[in-house]
Amino acid sequence: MEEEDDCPELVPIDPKPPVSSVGQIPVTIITGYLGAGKTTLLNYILTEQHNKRIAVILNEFGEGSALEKSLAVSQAGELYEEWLELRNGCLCCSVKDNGLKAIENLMEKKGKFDYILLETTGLADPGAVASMFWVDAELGSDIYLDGKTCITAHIDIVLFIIYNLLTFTYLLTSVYRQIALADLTIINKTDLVSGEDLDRVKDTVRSINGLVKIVETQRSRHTRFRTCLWWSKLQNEHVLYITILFLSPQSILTVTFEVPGDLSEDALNLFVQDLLWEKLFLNKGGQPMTVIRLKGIVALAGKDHQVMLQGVHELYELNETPERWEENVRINRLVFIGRNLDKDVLQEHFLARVLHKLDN
Ligand SMILES: Nc1nc2c(ncn2[C@@H]2O[C@H](COP(=O)(O)OP(=O)(O)OP(=O)(O)O)[C@@H](O)[C@H]2O)c(=O)[nH]1
Ligand SMILES: [Zn+2]
Repeated sequence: MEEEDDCPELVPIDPKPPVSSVGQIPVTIITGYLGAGKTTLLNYILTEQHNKRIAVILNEFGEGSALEKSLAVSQAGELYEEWLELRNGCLCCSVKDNGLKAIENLMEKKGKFDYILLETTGLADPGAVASMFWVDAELGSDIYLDGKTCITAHIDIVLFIIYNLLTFTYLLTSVYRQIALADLTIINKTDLVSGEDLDRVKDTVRSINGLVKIVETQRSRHTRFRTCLWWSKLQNEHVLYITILFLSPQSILTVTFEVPGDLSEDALNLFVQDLLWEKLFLNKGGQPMTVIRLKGIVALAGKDHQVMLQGVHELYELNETPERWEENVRINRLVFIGRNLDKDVLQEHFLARVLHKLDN
């Protein structure tokens, strides 16, 4: 006998497919601050064996979205069926129409899906995104998604602790809102903190949302995520909150650029450390640039494979991906999200320091 909370392996509990008719597609909205581990979760779910057709929707933020999307794609290879982009600054207005149109189009082309996973930008208000699926049900569209929406809030435990020590910034406000609206809170990156800190974070989460389920994860992995049945269980219990407030990510900017050529690994490390740790780079107004999220695909000298660069606040990592570079097409692509960013200055430093070294 299976325990109530344990997801059975890949055998359906019910002889009927869990989702059959149009208008019954469960949606899981994945929220969480920049870099909390949302994409890691998507990749985990999509690479695990399951018999479900899953549509993945990214709701990206800022001008970097096309590039960010391609970074995520190259991470997961051909696993994703198709990409939809709900690109706009203000989620509260147009996302509703665009988003549903996009899903309708996708279903016309590809047939039905069993599940929809929607990764929101780390700065989104989940309520606004959820209302996109909710309001349409009332309007009776062809493919209304019937409000079985599950919201997860991902917590980057390290940032959570840091922000809790600081005064109540709007960043923390948006994290609190995500928790308040969530059905499930995933406390991720537990490898980076002590058990005491973890307990404190759990207490805080419970004080914000007494009903929320909490799981602790490393690399967003949990046996319960192995099959999508987990999600359908949650969806039945879900109470949907609607809000049309969008917390503006005021001064946060996205800067992206592409540079062909090979990089020296040492020089790249120094560049990233000066940027993230030392905050040595100033914008034209003399203010230090603060990067809160860094993503990139880079070509390191001597390596055939693409290397992924990922940074969240002061932590960063370089990981070789399974993807090989095509011959003569080694192009470094970088995305910086943060405050006081200046593209020209960043690119100049990058070109001068990281590429230059190889010419010696
Ligand atoms: N140490 C540690 N690092 C993790 C863990 N989970 C994810 N990361 C790292 O955190 C970084 C961000 O992970 P992503 O999954 O891209 O985060 P995200 O929430 O999708 O980020 P955005 O889409 O930019 O908001 C990557 O470098 C991951 O490898 C974890 O449990 N422990
Ligand atoms: Zn992501």
